Amino acid sequence: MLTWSRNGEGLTGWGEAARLEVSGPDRFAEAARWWRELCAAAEVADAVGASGCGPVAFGSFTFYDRSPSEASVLLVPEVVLGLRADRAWLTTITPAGAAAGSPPPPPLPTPPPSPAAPTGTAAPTNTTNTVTWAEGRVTEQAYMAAVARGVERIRSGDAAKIVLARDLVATAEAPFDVRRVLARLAGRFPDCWTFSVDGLVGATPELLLRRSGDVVHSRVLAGTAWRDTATDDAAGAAEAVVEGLLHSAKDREEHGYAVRSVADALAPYCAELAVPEEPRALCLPNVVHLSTDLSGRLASPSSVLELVGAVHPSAAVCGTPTGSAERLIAELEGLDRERYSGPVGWVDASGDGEFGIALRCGRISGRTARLFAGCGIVADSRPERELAETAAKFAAMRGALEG
Ligand SMILES: C=C(O[C@H]1C=CC=C(C(=O)O)[C@@H]1O)C(=O)O
Repeated sequence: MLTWSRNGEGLTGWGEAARLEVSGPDRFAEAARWWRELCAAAEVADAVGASGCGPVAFGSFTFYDRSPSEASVLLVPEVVLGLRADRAWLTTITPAGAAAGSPPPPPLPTPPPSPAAPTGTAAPTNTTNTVTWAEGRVTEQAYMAAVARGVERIRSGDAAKIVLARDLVATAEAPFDVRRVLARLAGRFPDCWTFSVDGLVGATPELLLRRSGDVVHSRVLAGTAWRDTATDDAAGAAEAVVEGLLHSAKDREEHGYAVRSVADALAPYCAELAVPEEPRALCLPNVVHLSTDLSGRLASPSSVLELVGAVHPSAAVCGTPTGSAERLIAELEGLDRERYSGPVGWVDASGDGEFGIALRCGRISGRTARLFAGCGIVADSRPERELAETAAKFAAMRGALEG
């Protein structure tokens, strides 16, 4: 099942009418070309005529140009259900070469329940699935050692910021039911974009880019705090966490690099670009982030796929300067990031679409899931603190997998 939704609105797709697998530095441009040609050859009857209506492709791109185990994918479903405000629409897409209406679309399951209706009838009611957890390719010790080395390299001037991640592996008694995992994420994280594309499932708080006509938006996050329930005792602790974050020089530095990277990448495409000077706090159930919403008007039409290719990798997941940070991550992290921290979302035939950064997510395959989480590292970062931050970020997916 393919999904991109937030607060009960979004797109859900089933079946596979077409699929592109692509890798390399030109993967976004190749995906944009493939999608443009496919749409140009399609016969479209679109009675609704809004963003996300008509042919739609779901995309999930690797962080690096290439991943040893995963390609970037663009998937065109056979059936798409769209929900926005007071509108709902259903699109059917017949694969090229097949007679219209054949093969028949798959029986339509209940879409992932929105927070308003958290128990979908299609998902089994038995939620018990015992999950055991193991360290991934990057152990806790290895992660702290990588952060310590990253701090040394930053202090010696090799970069200003790098983002280092680690992984965690879940094994369950029975296969994970992706619909249930999505329903839990959507219910618990209404401010996040819940997604499922080719086995990558999560709820990201970070919108890399939305294009709607000539208007673009981006929600940039970097800088994180969380409530340590073991030591923080009373009410007021949550407010103190927010205040502490808003005044933390280290977090504001991390955040500033991320905002600048997106603003600099978007500026050449925009006739107008508004970049707020001060971040605000985005409070989620498990963490609080510094958050800045950018908005702009495009100077000329570019597909969301091309724009996403220009903005990725932002300093929220890579670092500053981009090239040095990417090399340092490859040297220090010891992880194949696969599609974690890459763009994930959808594009329609007009080039409108929404792509988030694949965060707070995991690669689900049968009874196993590999979860990823990372942190921005600057000169003042401390390894134990960053390890604790990854644990706070993992909590979203851990909880959704456990029930
Ligand atoms: C890289 C991740 O988060 C990014 C987004 C928000 C806050 C971040 C931070 O404070 O380090 C990261 O830049 C992740 O969740 O794996």
